Amino acid sequence: MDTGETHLTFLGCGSMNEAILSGILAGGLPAAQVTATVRRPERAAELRERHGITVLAGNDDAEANRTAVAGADVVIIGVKPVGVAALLEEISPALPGGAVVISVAAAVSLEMLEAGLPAGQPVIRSMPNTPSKVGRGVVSISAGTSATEATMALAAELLSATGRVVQVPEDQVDAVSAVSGSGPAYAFYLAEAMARAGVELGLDPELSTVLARDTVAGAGYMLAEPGADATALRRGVTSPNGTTEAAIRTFDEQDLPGVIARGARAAAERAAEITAELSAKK
Ligand SMILES: NC(=O)C1=CN([C@@H]2O[C@H](COP(=O)(O)OP(=O)(O)OC[C@H]3O[C@@H](n4cnc5c(N)ncnc54)[C@H](O)[C@@H]3O)[C@@H](O)[C@H]2O)C=CC1
Ligand SMILES: O=C(O)[C@@H]1CCC=N1
Repeated sequence: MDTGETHLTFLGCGSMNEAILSGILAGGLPAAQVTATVRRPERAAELRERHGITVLAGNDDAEANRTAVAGADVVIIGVKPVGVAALLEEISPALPGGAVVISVAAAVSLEMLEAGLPAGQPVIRSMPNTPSKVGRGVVSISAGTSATEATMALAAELLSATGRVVQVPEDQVDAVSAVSGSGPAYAFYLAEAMARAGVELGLDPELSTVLARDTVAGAGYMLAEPGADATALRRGVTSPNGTTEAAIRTFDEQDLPGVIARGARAAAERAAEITAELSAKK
């Protein structure tokens, strides 16, 4: 599948869609083939300046969104879950029949997406993460009823510029979201906590922040090497009866793995709750 001629439109371009956009442009898709819509003119100017793409903004979002989808082959929806239904209604009259609609919105089901679009529109539900910005994302894709193998191949090829692409059944998306969608925040949270721990141990706050940040980033680099295994890498740091062992023993005694599992469960449950809230609104 050749994505060379693909015209791509981002509807809503905040933190997640800009990360995807950055990855895809770095992967070589010409900026001239990319359009985005945003609400605020200042944000539009910032995106034009940073990426050289066409950005439509204005008080009348509906018009901007309809104009932006008119010539699109692929449309990536990146507004908050609560805004998706209204957006679908706005764009439906202007959407080319063959355009592939990819939604990255958490908790918005394929059923909801398909119900808001013309019958037969190829639709994909996706769960990306922000490391897409540097080509190190993980993104899941799940096929709607009219998404063919060719549709999925096109989406996979486009998104592969942002990192790893995995195809999952839709009933796993909330779990994917709890691990990799939200996961970068867990890693940043770890870096924040490590920095605070260093300060408690007497380090200068600036130094402690640098140590924590570079350590989490360095560990991430090691994990990104082919065949890397987190357990083996951890063991490589943990000398028998040494300092790391003392730390890990404390983490285990405090059931840190259980805390992380409960956090991930809360994320997945919140996704299901949002899905129910959105369905109740219809
Ligand atoms: N931030 C993340 O790490 C991830 C976010 N997501 C999903 O991505 C979506 C966006 O999240 P964020 O980027 O974090 O939010 P955000 O608030 O940074 O971005 C949303 C953008 O859409 C714009 N917008 C809203 N309604 C619009 C409309 N009708 N027309 C044009 N633009 C409109 C907003 O002005 C804003 O710039 C959400 O549905 C979220 O569930 C999914 C995976 C990870
Ligand atoms: O926090 C959220 O709802 C979104 C979905 C996954 C990451 N961010």
